[in-house]
Amino acid sequence: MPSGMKTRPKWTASLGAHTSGACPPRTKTYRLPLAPTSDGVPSPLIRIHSECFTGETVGSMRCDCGEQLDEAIRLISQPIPVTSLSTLPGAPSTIPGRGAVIYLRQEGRGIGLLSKIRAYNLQDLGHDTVTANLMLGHGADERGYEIAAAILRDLALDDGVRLLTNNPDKVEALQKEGMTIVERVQMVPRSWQARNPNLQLAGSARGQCCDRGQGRRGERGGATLIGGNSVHGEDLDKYLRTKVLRMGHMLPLWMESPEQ
Ligand SMILES: Nc1nc2c(ncn2[C@@H]2O[C@H](COP(=O)(O)OP(=O)(O)OP(=O)(O)O)[C@@H](O)[C@H]2O)c(=O)[nH]1
Repeated sequence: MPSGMKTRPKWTASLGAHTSGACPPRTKTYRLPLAPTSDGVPSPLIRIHSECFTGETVGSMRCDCGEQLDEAIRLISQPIPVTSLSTLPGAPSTIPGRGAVIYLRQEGRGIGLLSKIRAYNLQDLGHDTVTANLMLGHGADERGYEIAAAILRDLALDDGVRLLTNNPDKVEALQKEGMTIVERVQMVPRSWQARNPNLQLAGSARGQCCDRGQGRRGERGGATLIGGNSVHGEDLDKYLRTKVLRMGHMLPLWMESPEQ
């Protein structure tokens, strides 16, 4: 149920912050002030993001969580070209980006920060991110998406969204909750984009302006400590590889190809 709505000074991506808790039954729906839908306007772009203190706040190079949050905010705020608007002389050819980041307090894929740090110790001994969780008596991923679905319903965003994710479980869980996902938009890690420019950039699939005009080493603005930069290194590659090979994440493992 919506417990509060704060308006903020104009910021890159947000017209408002909406706080929610899991206290059904919901009594009212807060409709996000999105640009009106018209012909050719893509469905809202949604990122459902789980908390990662290490990746977002202290700039860890072990995972891509920080850059994913920044990238999601950037993509959602990109202006959308709308050809149907530009028939009149002087009419704008774009509308503001439309979408939302739903931030879930599910640190460490739901096992909490302390257990995640213990899992990192096991990863330092050579275990991958899945095995480390299992060795600690946890599931590989203990998250749920009921609250995310409730928030999307509260925001009247359950009826056709584009979801920014590589995670098939997230897609499936939201569909089970009754969400209509019209498109999955993949998020290619920035370091992979930099090393293989042929990989499709996130958000470039349809209806989204994708500025490739970043600075050196893929730098862009951002809200997290990673913000203007990309995560890179052996730890990250191992982590992403495990996500693809053991968790079914839908990312091309380009470095596996013989030409690379
Ligand atoms: N247990 C554990 N959790 C991790 C590790 N690295 C990152 N995380 C957590 O993994 C979660 C990442 O969640 P999301 O950003 O929603 O991403 P995802 O489910 O991997 O899938 P995408 O939507 O494709 O990004 C966060 O809660 C992080 O804290 C790790 O090595 N071990």
